[in-house]
Amino acid sequence: MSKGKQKRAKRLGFVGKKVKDGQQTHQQGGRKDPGLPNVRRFKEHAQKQTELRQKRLEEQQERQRLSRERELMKRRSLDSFQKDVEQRQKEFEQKEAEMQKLEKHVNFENENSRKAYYREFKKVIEAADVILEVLDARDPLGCRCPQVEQAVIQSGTNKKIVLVLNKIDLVSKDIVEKWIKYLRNEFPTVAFKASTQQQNKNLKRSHVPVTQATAELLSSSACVGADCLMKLLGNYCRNQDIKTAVTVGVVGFPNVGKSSLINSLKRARACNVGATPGVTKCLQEVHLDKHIKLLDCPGIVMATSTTDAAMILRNCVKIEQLVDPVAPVEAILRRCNKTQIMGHYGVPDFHNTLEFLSLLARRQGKLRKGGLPDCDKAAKSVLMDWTGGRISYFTHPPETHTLPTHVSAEIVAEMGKAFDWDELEKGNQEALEGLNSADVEMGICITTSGLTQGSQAVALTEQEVDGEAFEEIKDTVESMEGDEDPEFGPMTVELKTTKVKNGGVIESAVPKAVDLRDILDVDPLQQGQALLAASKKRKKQQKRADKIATKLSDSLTSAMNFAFMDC
Ligand SMILES: Nc1nc2c(ncn2[C@@H]2O[C@H](COP(=O)(O)OP(=O)(O)OP(=O)(O)O)[C@@H](O)[C@H]2O)c(=O)[nH]1
Repeated sequence: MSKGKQKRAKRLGFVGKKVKDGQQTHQQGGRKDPGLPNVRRFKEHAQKQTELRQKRLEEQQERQRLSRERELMKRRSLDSFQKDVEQRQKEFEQKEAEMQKLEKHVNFENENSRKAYYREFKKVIEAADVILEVLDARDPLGCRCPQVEQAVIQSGTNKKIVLVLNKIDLVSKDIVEKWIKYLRNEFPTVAFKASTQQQNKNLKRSHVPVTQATAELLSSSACVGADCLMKLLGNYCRNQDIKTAVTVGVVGFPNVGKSSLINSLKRARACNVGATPGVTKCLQEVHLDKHIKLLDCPGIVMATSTTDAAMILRNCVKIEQLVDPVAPVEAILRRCNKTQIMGHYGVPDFHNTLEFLSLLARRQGKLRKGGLPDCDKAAKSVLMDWTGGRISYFTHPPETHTLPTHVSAEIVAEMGKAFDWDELEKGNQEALEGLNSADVEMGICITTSGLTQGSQAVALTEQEVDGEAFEEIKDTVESMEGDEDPEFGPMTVELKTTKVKNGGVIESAVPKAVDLRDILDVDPLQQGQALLAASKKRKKQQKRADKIATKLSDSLTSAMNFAFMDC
């Protein structure tokens, strides 16, 4: 390179190349190679370029959006605009109304948690392919949630509703059958009894179908009906040709047994369970297997016409947090026979609820400062008896079926297509066969309607109750005939005083501590509590026996010591 050229190359920063020992080296005007150019500067440059490109893209998208909107506005008529506004207004009003319904009940969970539960419920509805609406077999219509069904129906025909009639162990077989017959006019219905076992793993699941389950099996803590439900879900996957996973949302009123159902299917304590409402607070995912994902949802109450008292009697409210526990007790007294209530609680005759509660409070020693009876505490103890099953109840299905306003015949047909009804019918039949209707709990049964069950209930109690009292019950029932319970419909209330099983009479008002041997005879709802009390009682007995043994051995030792001393 000539000198002039070299100078020019140097000025321009040109790096000369020279091959040396097979390696490529860089030389500039005979000086050492300066290495790679400044990387940071290049990076900054590249970053600036990307940002610029991004900005240009966003600008372009915004321009496109605006032009689309302009185009839409050109095509939009006043009519469609009005329709759109009306639709938005309707949606807003519906949302507001739902929120107001949640706020209506002063006795319920605080407003924020109710709204939070509602949000969780919405999430479950959105995510689920199949919605299991869990109903308490004692009062299926009372704990049905039309808003849930409406929300599912509105989201298109892709989502399906299945009704699960849980707690079938708390009602007789014929009542379960009648309810299944009634409810399947709308949606597929599965009879179920969730496991009430206390352990964390290996929850017992009986493979005996519901119809073949004996009364003993139903009164045990094992789950019944899981096979039928699993078959139904499997069937859905096959019918819909679902190769991947199906999401199943479990929704319903508080305390109906949603979490217990999930635990029973999973056969482990995946979700928290409790006898008080509001145990589940947020959405929880439980994977049954690689094909089925279950979503547990907090219980929500969106009653439309029912009173606070009715919702309390349906165990939707925490008794301890009740602001006014007297009104629901009044509702209970209206449904029970006075003589039997007096006998059950050991109180003299009374004229109104407050008098009854003050008598009861005195009897139970629930007194305020200055010796005044604490009626609120007494009322809460009566409510605990109701929700705990010591005063049990069950409702009867209406004699004729009418579709609710939010469900049409087309929807019923469309929803039903995804399931194998024959298989479901068979599963339910099998599960119900063994439910022994002869093993009826004896007590004071009052049926508030002209249905035949009323007279059956009275006939059963005739042997137990003395003539005069029986006549009074009969009068009460007769006076109630044709007079449906306005909040529950036709309903039977039982005050459990005695229970006849295998010919023998067993005390049924749950004793504080039964023997471990007798746990199976205890009301299933009370079994967990009774088990605890029984094991406490056994420990106490063991302690007492140990104490006596120690005393005996001490006195023997001292007696022997005396004998030695005498020698
Ligand atoms: N006898 C009987 N008791 C049941 C059955 N299923 C659930 N239970 C009991 O009902 C109570 C409520 O059960 P949960 O599973 O906590 O009810 P939940 O619907 O999840 O309640 P929230 O979390 O309040 O919404 C518990 O004491 C259960 O042991 C059943 O089939 N039979």
